[in-house]
Amino acid sequence: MPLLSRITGPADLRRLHPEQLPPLAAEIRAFLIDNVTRTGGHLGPNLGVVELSIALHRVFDSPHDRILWDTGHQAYVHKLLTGRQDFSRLRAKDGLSGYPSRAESPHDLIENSHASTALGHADGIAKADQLLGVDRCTVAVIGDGALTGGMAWEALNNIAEAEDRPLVIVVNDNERSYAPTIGGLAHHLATLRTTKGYERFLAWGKDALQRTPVVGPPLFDALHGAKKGFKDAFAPQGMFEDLGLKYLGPIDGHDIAGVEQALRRARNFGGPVIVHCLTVKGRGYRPAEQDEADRFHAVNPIDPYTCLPISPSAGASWTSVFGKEMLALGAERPELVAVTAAMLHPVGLGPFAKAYPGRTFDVGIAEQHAVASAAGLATGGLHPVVAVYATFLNRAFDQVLMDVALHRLGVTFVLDRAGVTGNDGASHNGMWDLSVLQVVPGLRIAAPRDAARLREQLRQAVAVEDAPTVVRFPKGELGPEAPAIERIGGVDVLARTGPAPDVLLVAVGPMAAACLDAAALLAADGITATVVDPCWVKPVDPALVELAGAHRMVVTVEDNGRTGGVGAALAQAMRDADVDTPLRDLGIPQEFLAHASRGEILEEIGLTGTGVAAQTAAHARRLLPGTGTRPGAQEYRPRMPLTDWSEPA
Ligand SMILES: Cc1ncc(C[n+]2csc(CCOP(=O)(O)OP(=O)(O)O)c2C)c(N)n1
Ligand SMILES: CC(=O)[C@@H](O)[C@H](O)COP(=O)(O)O
Ligand SMILES: [Mg+2]
Repeated sequence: MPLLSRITGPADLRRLHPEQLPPLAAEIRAFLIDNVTRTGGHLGPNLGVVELSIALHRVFDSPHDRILWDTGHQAYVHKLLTGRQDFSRLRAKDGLSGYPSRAESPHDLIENSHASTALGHADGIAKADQLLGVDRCTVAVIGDGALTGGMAWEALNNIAEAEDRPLVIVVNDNERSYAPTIGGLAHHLATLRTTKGYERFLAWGKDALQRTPVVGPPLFDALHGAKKGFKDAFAPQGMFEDLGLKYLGPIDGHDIAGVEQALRRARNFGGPVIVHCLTVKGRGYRPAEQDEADRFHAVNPIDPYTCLPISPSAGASWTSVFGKEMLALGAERPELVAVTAAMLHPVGLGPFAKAYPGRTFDVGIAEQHAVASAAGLATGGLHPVVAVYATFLNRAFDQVLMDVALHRLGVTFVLDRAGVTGNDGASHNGMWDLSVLQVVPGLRIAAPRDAARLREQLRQAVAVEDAPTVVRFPKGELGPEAPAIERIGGVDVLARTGPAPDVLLVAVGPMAAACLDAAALLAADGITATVVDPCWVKPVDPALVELAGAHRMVVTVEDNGRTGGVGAALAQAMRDADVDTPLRDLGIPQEFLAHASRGEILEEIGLTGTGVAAQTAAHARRLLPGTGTRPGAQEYRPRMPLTDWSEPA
């Protein structure tokens, strides 16, 4: 009788006998490999926390005790043990989220996938429980990678303050973020790891002494009391214990009994305790264990035996085009350097790093430091390119504003995963940057529509030495090239569907494809349009304002939240120039979007050809009487060939 299917919650798990736990762990591993290779997801991280998750839910009484997962990508086992075993639609529309989700379960508390925040939450929850007199334990599980984030240390500084406030911090140390974790902390954890022999020696000593009649036990107690000094002789515990945190470990994170024993000691300690668990990312699945790049950190659907992709990607990705152009620029511009926040390969800097290792800086999961350090690199005469996922730049906004822009420093930010990302849920959509960065004086933003423009705009960006520049593009594969038929100022005209078009369709970045499709649909509906790509969306190009004044209606379309985005910026520029053409802005609704594929979400929010056409036609019928009257003309037709429609038929 399989054990996993009998687990409907932690109580069932606690009823199992210890000897049933290894077979349960084996079942869970098989489940993860079978399901996550089919759906895609964070296979490596979750294979590494099977035993740890079992021990956590046997020692602590979730959801009364709170178990928090930092970043949350490693919470699949936690979900399996808390009543959620249908992984058939993991990270897919209407399926299980790939992260903890309050809507799914009372066992889940932190939904955001942004690293290094769990200790902060834990500090607050523990304070609340103490103030409200609630007797329970707060446990935060944080990876060695997430521990390189500054917020984790801000929290530790506060947690260490209250020696009487129970809080258990489990460090899940698998020596990896994606790549091996960097920095002094990683070295310190490595030092602690090498004291494994110390723990074994201690265990042997305890056993031997307690079997020694009369003198044994008191001698052990004396030694144990002196353990701090004794242990320090073997391995510097300094950092954690000097902070005032009790340190337990290092513990073999795959030894359920050992982890349970350490967690029980930590739970009964009554103050802040760190339990340092050593785990292996990808444990139990050889292809993951042997994956040098990132231990199968996040996999697309693959064959579990061959590890080949189930549906190989057809075309080049935005990321790969950036990576190649960055490599070429590295040869041309010796002062160009690259900065990553623990995501060297995911952001495409692998080729540059291979060619120029001395000019590539991985700062750990530390985006604020990445930007402040980039400011220093620029001050020192270099031109840094900081490559991060768009959503993760949010936490470094003040550094962009005050450390870079205020000093008029030439730093280029390359924001990958800009716009709707989809399957990673609300906290991963890069829907903020075109709004948040609008307020930064002097900062310039480019949104390329295809590979050619990405190369061109990246080159333009790194040529700017007196202001921050941003190049932002979405996740996944590139669409077809969309050449301009004309350039007015810095604005590319992509198509005109009539001699005196009614509508100016302003396409931001990859929305060009949807706008070209929409223009064709609108033309069939009797609404003519000029489709333009501003290329650089901040500052607003005066030519765009002029073009707006030459049309009867303006519609902007952006893969960003509508609030404070490009549409809002153009409307303000038009007001400032007394251009009163009515403007309507299409974009991502200012909401946290549930996980689904990028395509499904863009369809839902109307950022497709048919969606843009329907919304534009509806606005035109209200604002431009007598247009768009033919019913049924909205049905979708394939993208029209790019021809200059302004030529007389
Ligand atoms: C602020 C932020 N930056 C980057 C990421 C991308 N990211 C997701 S998981 C991960 C590595 C996490 O390493 P670790 O905490 O050690 O967990 P592990 O995967 O090893 O279990 C990174 C960099 C993120 N989620 N949040
Ligand atoms: C948890 C996390 O933040 C990353 O692992 C992220 O899920 C990766 O996203 P991509 O798959 O888009 O690289
Ligand atoms: Mg790790």
